[in-house]
Amino acid sequence: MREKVVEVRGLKKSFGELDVLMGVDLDLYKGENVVVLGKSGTGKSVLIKIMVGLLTQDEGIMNVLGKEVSNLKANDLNELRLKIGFSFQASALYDSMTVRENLEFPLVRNVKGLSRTEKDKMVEEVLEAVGLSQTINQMPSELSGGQRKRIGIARTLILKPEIMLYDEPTAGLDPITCSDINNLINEVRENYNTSSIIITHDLTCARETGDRVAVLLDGQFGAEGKFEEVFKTPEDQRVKSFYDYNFIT
Ligand SMILES: Nc1ncnc2c1ncn2[C@@H]1O[C@H](COP(=O)(O)OP(=O)(O)OP(=O)(O)O)[C@@H](O)[C@H]1O
Repeated sequence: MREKVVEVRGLKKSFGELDVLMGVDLDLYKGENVVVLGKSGTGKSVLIKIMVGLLTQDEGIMNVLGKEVSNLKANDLNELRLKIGFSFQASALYDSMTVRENLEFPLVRNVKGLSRTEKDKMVEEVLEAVGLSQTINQMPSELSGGQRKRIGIARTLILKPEIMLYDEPTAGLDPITCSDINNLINEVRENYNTSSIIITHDLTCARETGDRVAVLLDGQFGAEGKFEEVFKTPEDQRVKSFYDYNFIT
């Protein structure tokens, strides 16, 4: 039987009067890429924030790698977070640090007792994985948007996460660079044996990277399945309009 790494059941979250998640169910299996699609403000980021314990649900289950996140004490939550690579929307590199220093940063913070040689080896390995070995001594300001995204992904990979969360990985990139990032997401899955949740509005990204896609509509997943199944003849008008209003290359 396939191993489940994330199980979400009946998840609800409101902010005051605003009901954002209203009974969300989702499974992520080992080695799988699941894409979460949805209009702006539908609660995609809230969902992954609950997954990493940055927010707590009002009701329901958020089980990650066999643990209910909302029950974890600070130490256990930190341990869980180390197994989750969270690639933020803005890739958030430190501008005053070189690429090497940016990549070393998670190691310095989280792994004790590594020698200089070990750190160098780990940095070189992730840089090679994202195809940017030559940038090791550059500053983030000298890199293109696509390169910065790749370095952001490398920085999450350095701790060898079991789960990758990609928040809008292709936002603000031209179509060719988007396609490179989509390929990288698939390569990361192959080479690092990760399971991934990819949050995006980008239907090309969803089609290229998703084993399954799930469309968040009015607080619940309104459609879920393989990309073609979900979008070929959508019964739900909201799914159809999401497709019609999003450009696909
Ligand atoms: N900490 C918070 N306090 C109050 N409201 C919040 C908080 N976090 C999110 N929200 C609200 O929840 C809703 C969903 O936000 P969220 O960031 O998850 O949307 P999203 O689907 O990720 O959108 P986008 O695609 O634009 O990133 C929004 O209306 C947002 O204002």
